[in-house]
Amino acid sequence: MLSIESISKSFKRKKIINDLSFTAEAGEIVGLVGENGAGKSTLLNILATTMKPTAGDIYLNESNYRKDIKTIRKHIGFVPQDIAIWDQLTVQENMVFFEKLSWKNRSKQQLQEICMDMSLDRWHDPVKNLSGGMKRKLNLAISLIHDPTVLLLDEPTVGIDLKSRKEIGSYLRKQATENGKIIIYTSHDMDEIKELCDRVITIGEDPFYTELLKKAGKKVLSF
Ligand SMILES: Nc1ncnc2c1ncn2[C@@H]1O[C@H](COP(=O)(O)OP(=O)(O)OP(=O)(O)O)[C@@H](O)[C@H]1O
Repeated sequence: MLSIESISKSFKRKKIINDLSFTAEAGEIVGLVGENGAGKSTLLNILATTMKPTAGDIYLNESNYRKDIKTIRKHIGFVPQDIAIWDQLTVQENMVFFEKLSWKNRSKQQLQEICMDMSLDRWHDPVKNLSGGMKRKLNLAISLIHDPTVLLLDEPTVGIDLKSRKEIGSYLRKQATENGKIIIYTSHDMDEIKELCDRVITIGEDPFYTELLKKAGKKVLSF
């Protein structure tokens, strides 16, 4: 279980996240929604340990984010908004490169299977020849190499066609349901959020998203 306890984050004197608490269980997909600048990426960065909260505590099962950061990092998969892969290398070379950086050993066949699960079949093609959607799939595949417990995704489907979005959606659902992953992800696509997420956290003062999602019958927590 991921347990976020009263976290706040300020940049200089500006408070972006104020006293936010929620828990996410294994197998859950939690959507993170809010207007531009509300603090979604900030929260994901905190959960990914790339940023520290100003106040509050976070636990992943028994591990505390402040005390056990090395353990926590082994269990986090993070896909930031900007695609971070090697353009000149092939899909295979990228997967092998990031496998070497990860703490788990994976065979080439296992790496290829992760890609194939998302219908990313251009194994020998240089990344520069792939479409934007395929690059996003590769970024997601890389985040899964070390089989993380928590998967944090910052707008993973932006700019992706409907078919690929559906493929990614089914893949994420499978990861949650069959492999017990905790998935937290942001999107501005409310249809996708409504379809895919078990619960939604809304951040920001504007009640627009909260009302919209509640009307659609979603369980929503607002901060
Ligand atoms: N390192 C930083 N230093 C100062 N301010 C920051 C920093 N990172 C983010 N901010 C500010 O925090 C606020 C929240 O930014 P954040 O990127 O988390 O929003 P967001 O909800 O993800 O927005 P978007 O939907 O546009 O991606 C913004 O006002 C942003 O300018």
